[in-house]
Amino acid sequence: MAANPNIYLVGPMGAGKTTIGRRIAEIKGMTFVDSDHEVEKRTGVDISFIFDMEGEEGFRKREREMIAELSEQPNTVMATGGGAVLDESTRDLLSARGVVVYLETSLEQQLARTRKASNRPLLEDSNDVEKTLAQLMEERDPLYRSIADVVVATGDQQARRLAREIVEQLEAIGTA
Ligand SMILES: Nc1ncnc2c1ncn2[C@@H]1O[C@H](COP(=O)(O)OP(=O)(O)O)[C@@H](O)[C@H]1O
Ligand SMILES: O=C(O)C1=C[C@@H](OP(=O)(O)O)[C@@H](O)[C@H](O)C1
Ligand SMILES: [Mg+2]
Repeated sequence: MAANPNIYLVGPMGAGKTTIGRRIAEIKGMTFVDSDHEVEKRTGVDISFIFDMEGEEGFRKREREMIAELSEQPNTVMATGGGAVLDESTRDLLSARGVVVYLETSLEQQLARTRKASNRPLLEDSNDVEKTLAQLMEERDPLYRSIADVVVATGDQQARRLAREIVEQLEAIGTA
C-alpha cells in the first residue's frame, strides 16, 4: 500500500493548525510535527526569546530551514507557523512535497483563540491585536490560498470533529 502523502497545515495564528494537525495525525496514524515546536527543541529556547535575540528575520531563517528539513520526512502531518508562507522557497516545498490544507478563520475566532496563550511575539508586542491580525491576514491570505489544495473553514465545531471532516475531505479528493 502506498504511504500517506504528507499533510501540511497553513493559516493564521489561532486557526488551530497545531491542535487540528495533531488530531489528523492521530486519526491517520501519521507522525505529527509542529515547526515552531521543533525550532524550540533545536534551540532550547522559546519563539519569543528568538524574536528578542535575533528579530523576526532570525526566526524566519530558522523556520525556513526547519520546514525544509521536516518536509523531507515521510508519513508526516506538519503544522507550520502562521508566517511560514511568507517565504517563497517554503511555499514551493510545501506544494511539492505534500497536500496543503489552509485553515481559514474569522478574526473573531483568532482573537478568542489567541487570547490566553502567550509565546506569539507578533501579538505580545502589539498594542492593537485586532488590527495586527487584520493586517497580517490581508498580506498573507493570498499566500495561503496560492498553495492550498484544500481550504477548510474552521467554525465552532470541536477540534476532533473538524479533524475528522478534513480527513474525509482529503480522502474524497484522493489525497489521503
Ligand atoms: N476547532 C477548534 N475548536 C475549539 N478550539 C480550538 C479549535 N482549534 C484550536 N482551538 C484552540 O485555539 C487555541 C489556538 O490553537 P492552535 O492550534 O495553537 O492554533 P495555531 O497553531 O493555528 O496558532 C488553542 O487553545 C486550541 O485549543
Ligand atoms: O503568524 C506568525 O508570524 C507567527 C505564528 C506563530 O505560530 P502559530 O501560527 O502556530 O501561532 C509563530 O510561528 C510565531 O509566533 C510567528
Ligand atoms: Mg501553532
